[in-house]
Amino acid sequence: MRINKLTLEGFRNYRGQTLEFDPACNVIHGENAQGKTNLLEAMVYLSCGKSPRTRTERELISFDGGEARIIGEIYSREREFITDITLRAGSRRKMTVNGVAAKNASELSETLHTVFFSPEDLFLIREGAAARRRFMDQSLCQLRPRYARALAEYHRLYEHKTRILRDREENPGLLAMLPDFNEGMCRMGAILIHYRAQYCRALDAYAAPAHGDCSGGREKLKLRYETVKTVVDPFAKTEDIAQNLRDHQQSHYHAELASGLCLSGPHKDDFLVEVNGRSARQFCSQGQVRTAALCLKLADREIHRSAVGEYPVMLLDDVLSELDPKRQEYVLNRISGGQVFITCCENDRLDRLQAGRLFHIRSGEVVL
Ligand SMILES: Nc1ncnc2c1ncn2[C@@H]1O[C@H](COP(=O)(O)OP(=O)(O)OP(=O)(O)O)[C@@H](O)[C@H]1O
Repeated sequence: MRINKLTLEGFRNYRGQTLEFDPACNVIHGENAQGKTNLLEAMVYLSCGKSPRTRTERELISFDGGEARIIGEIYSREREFITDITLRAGSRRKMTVNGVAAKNASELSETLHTVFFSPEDLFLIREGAAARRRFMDQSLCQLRPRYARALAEYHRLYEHKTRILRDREENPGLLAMLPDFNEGMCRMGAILIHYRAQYCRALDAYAAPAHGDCSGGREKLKLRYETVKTVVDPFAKTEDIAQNLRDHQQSHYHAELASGLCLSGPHKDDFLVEVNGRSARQFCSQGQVRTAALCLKLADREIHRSAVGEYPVMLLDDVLSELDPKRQEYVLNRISGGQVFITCCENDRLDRLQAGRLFHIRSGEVVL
């Protein structure tokens, strides 16, 4: 899939601009605060009706206007689509695909998928497990509706169980409900573990060669899924995993009552990222962290392609800084197979670009 053309009107600092893109590589460069990330943000919005930067639609509408419009001409599933989104201050947004009203944002995803890398994604390597769980969940929810349902149900049960554990001293009768919530969490948790184990295996299989290539063969990336200790085989049948989770629940029963916290379950899952056998979180340099985070996103893109049959559009925001010339060359020229957008500040690196289109952005406009 690809975005052939994008029109922005009154979107952030874009008054009115139409851009036509290369089917493979597009590099957007300019000084700080000119609108490079805004452009990628509009593309993410076209694909899922959400901004990766804000939950407030008003922020997307130009400071001095009351309406923003994003129109994308998209090629996917061997067809042309026009997605047209209008955001209005103080009223509901309007979204159409080929002139037909889209009832919700998920209809936009049927036409366009994007994988977005931003500097915040360095948290994937640097921060605690929550960032990596969010990454797995976001990707799996898009790809597997059964996973999305199980995750929503697991969260619901988790919230209830947390309230039971918290309020049980004032209201001891609540404890009678605990076994039902525990059982539900084991069954839903087993589904989450089943999908996450497979996702991490695929992530590792795709990310490791990308990392090897990008680092010129000097570094070896390894990803390892980590879940509840009693789960001996996360690839086993979900009934077996659920039994392993029950065992863990039981052994933590008293500790959960004493602490008032849910201590057992895949809400604490993680995947370890190692480079050359050492924890990336603790030992990687800035450039290595950026390379590892980028390769996770590239692997996610491959997983989407094998599930959907087409590459999603890859959006790389400010990925080149802190990379050495060889790694920059990899990003600019060797991410093959789908459409890629890369933003960067300095244009001196761009002599390494072998093919594709360059866009110079200044104050929300393309300048020649
Ligand atoms: N709603 C809005 N209306 C008008 N301008 C806006 C709006 N929201 C943000 N801006 C402006 O957009 C600019 C930031 O654009 P963007 O984040 O795309 O920068 P960038 O080119 O990616 O910069 P950097 O290289 O620093 O990351 C800022 O000048 C900001 O004031």
